[in-house]
Amino acid sequence: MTEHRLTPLEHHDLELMVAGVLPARFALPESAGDAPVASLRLPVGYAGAVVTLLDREATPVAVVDVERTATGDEGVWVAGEVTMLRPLATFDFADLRPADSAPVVGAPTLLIGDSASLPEGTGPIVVVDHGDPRALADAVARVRAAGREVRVLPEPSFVSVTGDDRNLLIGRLASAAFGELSTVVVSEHRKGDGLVVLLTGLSGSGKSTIAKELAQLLRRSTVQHVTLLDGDEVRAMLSKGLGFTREDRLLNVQRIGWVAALIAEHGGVAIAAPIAPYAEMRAEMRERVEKVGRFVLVHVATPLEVCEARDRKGLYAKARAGEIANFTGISDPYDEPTDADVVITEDQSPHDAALTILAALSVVAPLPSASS
Ligand SMILES: Nc1ncnc2c1ncn2[C@@H]1O[C@H](COP(=O)(O)OS(=O)(=O)O)[C@@H](OP(=O)(O)O)[C@H]1O
Ligand SMILES: Nc1ncnc2c1ncn2[C@@H]1O[C@H](COP(=O)(O)OP(=O)(O)O)[C@@H](O)[C@H]1O
Repeated sequence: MTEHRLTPLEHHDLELMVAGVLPARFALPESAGDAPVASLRLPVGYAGAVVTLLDREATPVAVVDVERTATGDEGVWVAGEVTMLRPLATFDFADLRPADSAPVVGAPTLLIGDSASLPEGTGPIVVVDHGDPRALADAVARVRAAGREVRVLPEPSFVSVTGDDRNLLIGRLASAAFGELSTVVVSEHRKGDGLVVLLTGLSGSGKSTIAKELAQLLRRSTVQHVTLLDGDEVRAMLSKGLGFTREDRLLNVQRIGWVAALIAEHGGVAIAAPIAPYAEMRAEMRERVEKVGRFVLVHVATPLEVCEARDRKGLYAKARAGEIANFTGISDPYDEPTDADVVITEDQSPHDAALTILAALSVVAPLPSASS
């Protein structure tokens, strides 16, 4: 028996099936035809006649009796009937969602994306749950504040459908759930207020000291939760066992980026201060974070001679003596950033450096202030 942990949008597919908005089966994408039918793609290697679907808490919620499969580069599509095993765990705004909401009066307007301004009129508005609870709560609050009726449509996964086709499908589901729509308004998906600050620089450049100062200043100036991903803690916990080869460093910084992006996705501020010596790993982190929030790269540009003169941990001396291999700046490369949002020079005290970063943030990534 094969088990599959549902993503938030796949969980929405089941919710739509329970509500009768989608048929209770998965179809292969190419044979789905015109009527909206959910598709399910599992990682390569999945096989078996029955797939058990697990929710976020790993509780089995449904089974798929697999009738057909199609294997592609990115995974295995499975088609078959879906049987629910138990009610799905409670969703946010349960009374506004297709299975349980009261019928709407009048033709609703569907809002895809999360535009700051509502469409004109007085009619009901259907907002889409994109899987981000905070964004959904904001969208519902905005509609209610305008005195309009609101309903929530869970966004289906429809992995293989993108762009206008996807919006068309979502529109059809909204009509099936809440009645014929009067309009569909599509706006850019607005990213949240989450932020990641990555301080990069040589060992001994001052990254950790400045990161701590910055965390303190930010905690006083924003209502957002501020998390400092301390370098030593990361190496002791998240990246325990990793060394300093190229592969290990890539994995280390990838893990930091993954955690930091999660924090940003949930509206928090993450500050991380690994050496992050390769341009490629910093670019990957920026790309990952910018899908969900803002990213600010700070180069702590203390020159090698200064770091080496500080040599608080005696590591440079050991690296020069050949006792430590692959030491950044000595026997391993440090790619000077060409895309830093802020550059800190060695003549700045840690406090001044933190103030410089704070000032830059107020321009490139303003945060909700503690007083507002
Ligand atoms: N070979 C080698 N090269 C560089 N640094 C080394 C090495 N071996 C151990 N150390 C110590 O580990 C700290 C750097 O770890 P990071 O996680 O920041 O590095 S990386 O981003 O994965 O490249 C770094 O700490 P900081 O001085 O705080 O930067 C060093 O003390
Ligand atoms: N702006 C600065 N001026 C002088 N010394 C500093 C400055 N920033 C950090 N230091 C000192 O340099 C040493 C290394 O700083 P640290 O923050 O641990 O660097 P990193 O995290 O980049 O390895 C510490 O002893 C720290 O007190």
